Amino acid sequence: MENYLEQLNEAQKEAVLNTDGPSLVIAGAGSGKTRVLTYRIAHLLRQGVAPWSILALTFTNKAAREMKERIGQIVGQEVASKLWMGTFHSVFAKILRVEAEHAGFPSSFTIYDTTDSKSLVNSILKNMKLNKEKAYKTGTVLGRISAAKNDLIIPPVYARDAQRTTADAASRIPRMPEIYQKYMSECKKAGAMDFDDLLLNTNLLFRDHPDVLAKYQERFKYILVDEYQDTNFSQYLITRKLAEKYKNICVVGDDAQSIYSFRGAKIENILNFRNDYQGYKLFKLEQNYRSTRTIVNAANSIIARNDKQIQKTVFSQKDEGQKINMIQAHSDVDEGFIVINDINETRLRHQCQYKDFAILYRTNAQSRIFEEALRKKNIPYKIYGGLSFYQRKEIKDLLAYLRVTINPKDSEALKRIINYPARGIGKTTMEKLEAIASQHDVSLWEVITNPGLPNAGFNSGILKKLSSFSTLIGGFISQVPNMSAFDITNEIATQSGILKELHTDKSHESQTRLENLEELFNAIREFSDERQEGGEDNGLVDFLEEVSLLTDQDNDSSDDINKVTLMTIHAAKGLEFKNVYIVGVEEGLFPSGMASTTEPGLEEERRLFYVALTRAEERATLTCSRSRYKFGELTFARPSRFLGEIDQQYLNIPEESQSFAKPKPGMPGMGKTTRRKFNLEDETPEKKKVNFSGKVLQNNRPEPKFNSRDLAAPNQIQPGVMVEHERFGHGKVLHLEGNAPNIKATVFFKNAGQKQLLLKFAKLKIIS
Ligand SMILES: Nc1ncnc2c1ncn2[C@@H]1O[C@H](COP(=O)(O)OP(=O)(O)OP(=O)(O)O)[C@@H](O)[C@H]1O
Ligand SMILES: [Mg+2]
Repeated sequence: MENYLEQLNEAQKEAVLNTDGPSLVIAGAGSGKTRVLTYRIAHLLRQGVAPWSILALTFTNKAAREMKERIGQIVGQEVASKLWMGTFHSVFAKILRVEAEHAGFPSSFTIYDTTDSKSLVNSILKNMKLNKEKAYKTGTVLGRISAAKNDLIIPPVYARDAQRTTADAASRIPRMPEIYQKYMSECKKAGAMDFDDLLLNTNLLFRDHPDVLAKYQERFKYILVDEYQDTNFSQYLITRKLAEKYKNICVVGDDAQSIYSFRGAKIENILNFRNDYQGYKLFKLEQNYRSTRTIVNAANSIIARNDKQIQKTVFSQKDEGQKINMIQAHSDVDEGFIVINDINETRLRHQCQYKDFAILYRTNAQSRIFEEALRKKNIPYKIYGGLSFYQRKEIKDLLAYLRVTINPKDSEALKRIINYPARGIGKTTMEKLEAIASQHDVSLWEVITNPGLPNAGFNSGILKKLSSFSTLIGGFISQVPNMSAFDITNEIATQSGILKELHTDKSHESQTRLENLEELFNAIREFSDERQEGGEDNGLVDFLEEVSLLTDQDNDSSDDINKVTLMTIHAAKGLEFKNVYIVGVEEGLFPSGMASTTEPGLEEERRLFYVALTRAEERATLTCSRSRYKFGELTFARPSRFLGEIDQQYLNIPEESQSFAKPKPGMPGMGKTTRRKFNLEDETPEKKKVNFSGKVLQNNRPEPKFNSRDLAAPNQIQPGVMVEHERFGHGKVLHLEGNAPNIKATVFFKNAGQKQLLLKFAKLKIIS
């Protein structure tokens, strides 16, 4: 039996063993917070606690999966699979389905994603004739609604909340209370909840139904929360209510990594915890097991500049490691190629795999240039966030059919498909239908299926089209109970005409769309087979729920694939990679232009930088460019102030770009008194002209230390020769490619398998 306690240091062990009562673990990046949470759950299970009485809340679905997997290795997968574990949204969506009748929603309620929410706001604005008013922007309106929900302010309260109405008046959007009210009632009519509603309605459910709350308080004897610093008020309150009875709540977090305040996250929740649970135990973890000393110290030096923080120590006992490389490219396209070349070189030099690399950026828009460079070099990569698989048009279309079949009142889904494939139900008809729906306060589906529809002024042609649409959907609805999720999807794709439409169009694009649909079929088949083996229903509702709640970190393809990772820094939270490239480290981009105008904004950007840097285990590289295209225009960029804020002793600044952050000789390290603001005027015009190529950089790197006499001359290495490698041991050279000095050898090692090595770095000795 695995002795998991041996895999913890003393401080971690203490946090794992003290299972009862409230616990707060506040510790820096990479210190094993997630590990403590994982092992604590395993320990509880080993002590005989029932898995269904443990509730564990993670930041992403992927984190939950990985945690479950690891716990399963310790206590068995069967037991681990019964844990209540997932993101706040996914766990409470499940509870809301069970308690739907109390919450006033159908148990098959739809979850509106951001696109649905935006589209709903747009139609409300249009209806209120506010869509032409500049101040009423969809994003702003949605942001206010979301903020209100996360603070548990419902529409009638919103209208009375002086602070909010004053703020709305100042932004020239005084009709917000009305919009919010309409948004809520439209969602209710459609039997739909948006992401924030899942939390809000859980809170309302617990507030209004003490018996329901008592049931879950009794069920969840142990509650654990990862990434606690990024919970919002609504989430905080849910955990507080649930933990009220047993008070076995353990939260882990790092205030220095709080990066979601724009979504309502509140660092104050950590402080609240101290007040809410008198006699709570505080555990501090100080040793970082993830990164080299250089990376940990550099990260500490930058976060020390934030005024608002809980003091803590983070140290690493790993190797010092190499300095953090800084690269300044001439243009954004250049930056792409420099990074990709560096990845290739590092991969060969340090025997890494593609999956050991991550490119992290501040904004999704930056990914394109790196994607192009990776494609040109034939390097496999996976990209998270942005337009994911489930956001593609053809996928959303078919999913919308499924949504309408499960919940025909889902008006956003219905609008999407009522005229796709085209069936002659045009814009004017839709506007009329929406007006009727709004007048009678019902959903679109209820209008279409209402026997009184013929009196609504539509001509007979339109009436026929609407009736055949409702018959089509009605047919699907009646088939759901008797069919597997896969069969019903297949039926829909065929009967609706989607497949025919794509088959008829012979374009390459249609071909790709068909392939994507095939992929969706596979995903549904896998999901429903698993469910039906367990004797459950066809799982369509759960499948749709899972898809709606995917986070930016939940990639569609499986994880073990050997690919370079591209993601935003926000999505990289909690993850780790051997090699990390933080790109676009420029003023106006990182820190972002908006954020850097206020102190709290700037502090959040700095925390974001801390998160980015602490993802790296062995090597971190920071890049920026002298110019960049923004909205189609060439703009000049200056290196970020963050480059100047890092303690310079941890940086490797190539001579040509000393202008970034000229450290003065003999300058002491970090500390507030020695804090040196990066001087943006340092750059001279001559230096601006220097074009940086990967080659120059390579010259600036310290050469690997070895004694040349130990090595075989590359020209003695031939196919068939037996060689010895420092780490891989004995192997046989299979073949060589490329020209000196970049000859690559493919070697088969007895113990390590086949490897490709660049001879100039591989330090091979000939042994026969
Ligand atoms: N006692 C230990 N011995 C060996 N490795 C450890 C130990 N504790 C943690 N680690 C390893 O260190 C790395 C960081 O741990 P973990 O991800 O749990 O840290 P964290 O505090 O959750 O980090 P973050 O703040 O980034 O979320 C992981 O690879 C983990 O397996
Ligand atoms: Mg973690």
